[in-house]
Amino acid sequence: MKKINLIGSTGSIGIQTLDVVRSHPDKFSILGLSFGVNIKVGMAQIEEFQPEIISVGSLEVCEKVKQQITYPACILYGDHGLIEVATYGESEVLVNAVMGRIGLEPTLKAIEAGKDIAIANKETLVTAGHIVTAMIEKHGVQLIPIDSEHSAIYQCLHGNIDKEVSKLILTASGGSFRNLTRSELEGVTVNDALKHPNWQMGAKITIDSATMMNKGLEVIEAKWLFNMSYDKIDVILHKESIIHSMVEYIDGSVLAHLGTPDMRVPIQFALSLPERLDLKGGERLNLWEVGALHFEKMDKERFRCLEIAYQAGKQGGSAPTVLNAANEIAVSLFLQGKISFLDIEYFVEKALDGHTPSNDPSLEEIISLDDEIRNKVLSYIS
Ligand SMILES: NC(=O)C1=CN([C@@H]2O[C@H](COP(=O)(O)OP(=O)(O)OC[C@H]3O[C@@H](n4cnc5c(N)ncnc54)[C@H](OP(=O)(O)O)[C@@H]3O)[C@@H](O)[C@H]2O)C=CC1
Ligand SMILES: CC(=O)[C@@H](O)[C@H](O)COP(=O)(O)O
Ligand SMILES: [Mn+2]
Repeated sequence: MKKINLIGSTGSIGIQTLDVVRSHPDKFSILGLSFGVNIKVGMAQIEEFQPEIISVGSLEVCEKVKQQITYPACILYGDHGLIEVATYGESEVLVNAVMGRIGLEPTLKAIEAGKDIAIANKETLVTAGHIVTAMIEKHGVQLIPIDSEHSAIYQCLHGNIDKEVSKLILTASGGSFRNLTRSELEGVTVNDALKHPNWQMGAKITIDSATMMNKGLEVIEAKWLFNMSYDKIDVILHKESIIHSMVEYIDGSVLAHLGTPDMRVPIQFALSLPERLDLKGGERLNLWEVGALHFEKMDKERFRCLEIAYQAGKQGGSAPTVLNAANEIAVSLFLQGKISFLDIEYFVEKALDGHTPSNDPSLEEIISLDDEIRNKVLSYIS
């Protein structure tokens, strides 16, 4: 029985993680659980999975959980509670399914506590990939991708990157506005941006997908997960999201991972590996029904955020921290209707232009820079 600590349980990845746990009660159990404010979904999860430790986003939500819970458990809140859940007890693995930089410290503490990390939360790797990977090495635990592209690559690599790999090829759907020109992007709405063609995901990643920043973040995520240089990480447009990513080897062979767009597959793989388990209730890929798969060269002028992310990644040091913090705030402002869609990339670029990257930033420097950039981007609209 693998015991799991899960942070971000009420989100898209969190709910699907619990689906996987529910469908294999003989294989997995939930020891620690954390969510932000969604008390309705969170309470149902608590009662069903009965975790020993729970943490929520605020004191107010914490009080409500204490009133409603029907069994004895440790109930905490805030940043401290999130870390307590991430590091708790005899669990073997932390599933990091929170959105954003908030996932960084719990991940580092869980690594220190000897947990393997199944990571969906790409912002953690973008903002501090050098620190996370150094800690993983130091503590001898595993870092297993959940993000569909990275799980695909991991599976094509059989867990090992070696000198025979010549290229990683990430696929991108193109997002909600893939058929629009840049000038047509000017009047787009939040509602339209939230309509991803292939995946049901949380709001922030759906907007990232529409700006193509998601793929930019994923390029940086791939660099850290697979220790690959940026010139060996490519992105290709593939509108069906059936090929989740590919690995090219030096002899020209290309291995691809295919499947229906269902995040339970990479989540379950990350939790069960090296074993593969039956996916209960999952639709099987029927290529005869799909008919044709399409590919296009990526246009980095049209999808400017991808180019911005490549540049920040190549600059390295503190630049990806700035990229991520600026993007998190810009997307949140867009979702609140305070800025336009194209302002997202404009704000991110402006934050990067005004920053002189420092090499090898420490955790303290990253946290302080992250705060500084968030405030700076907020000041662009005041
Ligand atoms: N969704 C997907 O298919 C994919 C997602 N990812 C990545 O996975 C991560 C999660 O994405 P997704 O599931 O879509 O995001 P969601 O927005 O759906 O979920 C975010 C989760 O984080 C929780 N959360 C927010 N603040 C806190 C807090 N202070 N303490 C504890 N929990 C908190 C939320 O709780 P609450 O809602 O209760 O406030 C929610 O459970 C992102 O990094 C994303 O890029 C990667 C690949 C695919
Ligand atoms: C499911 C998943 O991994 C997302 O990151 C997905 O890839 C988003 O789709 P695009 O970024 O390709 O539009
Ligand atoms: Mn992805």
